Amino acid sequence: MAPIITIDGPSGSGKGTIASRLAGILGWRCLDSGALYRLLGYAAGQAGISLDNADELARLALDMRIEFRDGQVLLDGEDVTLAIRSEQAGNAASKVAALPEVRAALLAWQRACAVEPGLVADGRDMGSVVFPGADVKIFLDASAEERAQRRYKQLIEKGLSANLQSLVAEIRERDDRDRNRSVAPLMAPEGALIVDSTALSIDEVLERVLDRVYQILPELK
Ligand SMILES: Nc1ncnc2c1ncn2[C@@H]1O[C@H](COP(=O)(O)OP(=O)(O)OP(=O)(O)O)[C@@H](O)[C@H]1O
Ligand SMILES: Nc1ccn([C@H]2C[C@H](O)[C@@H](COP(=O)(O)O)O2)c(=O)n1
Repeated sequence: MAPIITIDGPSGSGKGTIASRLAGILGWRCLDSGALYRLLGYAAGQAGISLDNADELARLALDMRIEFRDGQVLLDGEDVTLAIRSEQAGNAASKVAALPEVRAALLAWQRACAVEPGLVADGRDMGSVVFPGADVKIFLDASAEERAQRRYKQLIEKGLSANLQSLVAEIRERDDRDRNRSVAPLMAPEGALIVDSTALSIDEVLERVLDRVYQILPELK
């Protein structure tokens, strides 16, 4: 079995940033599991499927042809990298992700990503459900205000419009749905190192995560 590092946490806590930096350092594969739920929300919109139609969504999840290639995300050959990054796509993702049928349909695809020399997987249930036997588990957190501020900066830098107050409200709403759903809720998995990044730079977070990784897997140094 390939070694696995999981990074879970709420939206905007920095999971994706840390996961891809870490995967780059280790030369491992990186799984952005949130992108799968975003792709499904997007595909459902295109196909006119309601975001609470569990059976149709699960079927769609199994039919989607997904490719992650050089920083691009392709859905059935279409480049949807930007389209799936909007707050609207994030909210749609959070809704379809609350359906057990959808989560079950996406499980095998995620587990198949665990290949040599190793996998860094980020999401909400990586360490609790998808890879409960992971070698290293990290839970990243930050205040809702700080995460909204980061998201605001990210959107403005992309030339998109954004409202900070609405972002705080949307982040709180999404946290609430992700933490309180009945299946695979967002939580710190047992044994995870919890890092609150509210007042830490990306490099400081990475340093803490790397310390933990090298402590558990010294052969990677
Ligand atoms: N410690 C940090 N300090 C400042 N900015 C950060 C920090 N960590 C991440 N960021 C910035 O915050 C934004 C969101 O980070 P990122 O996309 O990695 O979060 P995420 O947890 O993967 O979010 P999502 O779950 O919504 O995909 C990015 O612009 C990133 O550069
Ligand atoms: N393992 C995962 C990953 C993501 N989700 C859901 C919950 C999020 O609100 C949404 C979008 O994720 P993001 O791209 O913001 O990380 O997808 C989940 O339930 N489980």
